Amino acid sequence: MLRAGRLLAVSLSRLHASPTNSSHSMAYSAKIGPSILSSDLSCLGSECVRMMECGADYLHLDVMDGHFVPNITFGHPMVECLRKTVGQDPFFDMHMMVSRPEQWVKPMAAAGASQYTFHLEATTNPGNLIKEIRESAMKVGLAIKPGTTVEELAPWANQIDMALIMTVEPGFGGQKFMEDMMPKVSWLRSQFPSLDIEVDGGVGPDTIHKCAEAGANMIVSGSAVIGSEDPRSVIKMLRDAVAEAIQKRSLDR
Ligand SMILES: O=C(CO)[C@H](O)[C@H](O)COP(=O)(O)O
Repeated sequence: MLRAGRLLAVSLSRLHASPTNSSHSMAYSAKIGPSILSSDLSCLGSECVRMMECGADYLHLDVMDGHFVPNITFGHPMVECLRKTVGQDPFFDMHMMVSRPEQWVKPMAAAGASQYTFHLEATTNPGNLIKEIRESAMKVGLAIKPGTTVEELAPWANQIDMALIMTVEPGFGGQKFMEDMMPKVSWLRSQFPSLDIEVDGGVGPDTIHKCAEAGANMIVSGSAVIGSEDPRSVIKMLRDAVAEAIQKRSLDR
């Protein structure tokens, strides 16, 4: 009973927790989440700790099932181990590149996920899935692949915490950034001014300004951060670029 109470308290605290941030000028703020896909997967726990120590606002954890995408990574047992290693504080943004996202909601919540980001292309009933995720005390993220229009995501935007605009075909790290996805971000920002908008794929110091100007505020970066000799500086550079764009947008309003 005591354990059940503690689990509920932890779950509720995660529901209300957000990735840490430093800007309060708008409803949304700049947050950088390294994608650990590019790290040495045999040292995932220490890599997650290292990223948080380097100033990451949250951790973006890529779950791939070898079916929705042509690659396999890990599932909820690994997330449970990572949660024990990094402690309760870090925000785990689970990017569920899986064919049956309904199947993993409860296991991921029990393992310590903070946000469950599923793909619109992977479900026929987004509304029901959003409800299940909320009932499991996680935040809700909704992702679209490059071939999916932002208008298809829009009907759900008021029910979610975060929209993820993929800037590569999901499946692998280290791909080229698709700049032609930026109109999706700009349109979403214009329609949903306080929504968290995340970009993922090929984002680093060379491409961050496009994302920031378009209105993205949650930045996933894998190879550019993890492959860098100085991840702390890269994380700071990315966050500063986004914070500056947010400030500029608030002055222009
Ligand atoms: O979801 C992903 C791939 O499906 C990864 O998060 C993404 O590609 C990040 O890696 P990089 O920054 O190296 O492109």
